Order: sequence, then C-alpha cells, then structure tokens
Amino acid sequence: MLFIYVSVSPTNAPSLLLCPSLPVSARLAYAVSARILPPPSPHRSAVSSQIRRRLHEDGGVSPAVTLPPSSPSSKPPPPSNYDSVIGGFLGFSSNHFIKRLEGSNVNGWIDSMRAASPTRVKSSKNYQEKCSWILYHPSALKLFDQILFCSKGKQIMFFLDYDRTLSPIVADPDKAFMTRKMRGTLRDVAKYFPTAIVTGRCRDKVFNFVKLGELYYATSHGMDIMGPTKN
Ligand SMILES: O=P(O)(O)OC[C@H]1O[C@H](O[C@H]2O[C@H](CO)[C@@H](O)[C@H](O)[C@H]2O)[C@H](O)[C@@H](O)[C@@H]1O
Repeated sequence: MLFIYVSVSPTNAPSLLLCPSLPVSARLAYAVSARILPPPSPHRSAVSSQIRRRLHEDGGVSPAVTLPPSSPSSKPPPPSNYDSVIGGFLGFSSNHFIKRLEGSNVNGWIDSMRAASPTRVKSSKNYQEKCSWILYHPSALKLFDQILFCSKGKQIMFFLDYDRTLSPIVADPDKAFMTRKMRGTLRDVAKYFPTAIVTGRCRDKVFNFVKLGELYYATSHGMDIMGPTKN
C-alpha cells in the first residue's frame, strides 16, 4: 500500500510531499486506511506487514514514503509504462521501495520530522533552511516516475489536508471555499483511488466546503471518520 499524503510545506509551496514529516497526520492516515480499506490480498499483505513492523519498531513513526535526495546511482530506472492505473493499483515492482523503507535511518526520520515542523518560517535569514528543507522533502510532483516505480503492486490511497491544500488561506475560516475546479479534480481522483480528507476541522464544516459524497472524511483530528455516501 502506498499512502500519498498531500499537505503544504513550511515554504508555503503547495505541493505533494513525500516525507516523514507529518507524523500525526500520516499516522492518522494509516489508522484511517486500516478502517476503510478492504483486507489486503496475500501479495499486498507482505508490503503492509513491512510497514506495520516499521511502525512498531519506530515507536509510531510515519509510514509515509521517504525518498532521500536522489543521486544518479540511487535513482531507480524510470518505468517503461505507467498507463496501468486500474482501480487504484499501479503495476510496478515494490522491491525498491521496501529496500528503502528497511534501510532508512529512523533517527534521521525523527530529526527531519523535528526540522520540518517549525512553528513559523521566518524571513530571509532562513533561506538556507528553506533550501535544505526542500532538498530533504522534495515535491512529489518532481518525482513522479519514482512514485510510480515505488507504487508497483500497491494500492494507492490519497489523504488530503484541507486548508491551504484544497483551499486558499483566507482571514475568515468560514470562507475558506475551494474552487469548482478543485472539486472536479478531487472527484476525478476519487474515481481511481480511495481518497480521504484529513483535517482538524469538524465534519459538517469540511463537508460543506467539499460537498463530495465519494470521499472519506477523517475530521475533528481523526475523532470523527466518515466513509463515502456515494459511489
Ligand atoms: O488541522 P488542519 O486541518 O491542518 O487545520 C489547520 C487549521 O485550519 C484552519 O485555519 C487555517 O485556515 C484558515 C482559513 O483559510 C485561516 O484563517 C487560518 O489562519 C489558518 O490557520 C481552521 O480554521 C483551523 O481551525 C485549523 O486548526
């Protein structure tokens, strides 16, 4: 299983992040997926047990995909064909991802979680820090081939933050509307992948913004989880 957690970086760049830096949300995403996904097939359960083992060993560190900065030697070959997105599954080998998962440095994960959770990004003095953050938490939009490579044989599931990810930040939280275009995109994503909104907001509030019965909603910081009301 591959979780794709979409939120925003401290640099305010709306992006799709591949990083271990969202421990609470990503763990919540994992918990949500345990509730809403069908039982894994024998093939997928091997992958899933690896992730569970890591979660246990790491004391709950996020299972989100971690891709260290790429070097020419470590970059996986680009997939020859990535048209095979069927029912949320991609047809590529998972070995590379599992090796990375097993070889990753847990302390490094924790350090990067700390580094990636500043209370506030400060002005120009932090330019280098910003660059470093981006280096270690690259936007997934620039690693599309690697994501596809890592996705082979796994079910992909999308978890999306709401504020600043699907909606702009506005002064009045009651007016954080998402655009019609964004709603259409979300509807399209949900046709192919189980898709959940993960937010601290309450269910009614976020549902009134999103208005899509096809999604899962993990609201009130995960205390209130609702499945799709519409196929
Ligand atoms: O827990 P999250 O789902 O990540 O939500 C974080 C907060 O989001 C909302 O506040 C943010 O968006 C508002 C509307 O654009 C903006 O006015 C505010 O400054 C932002 O922090 C929400 O209103 C909060 O309750 C959430 O804690």
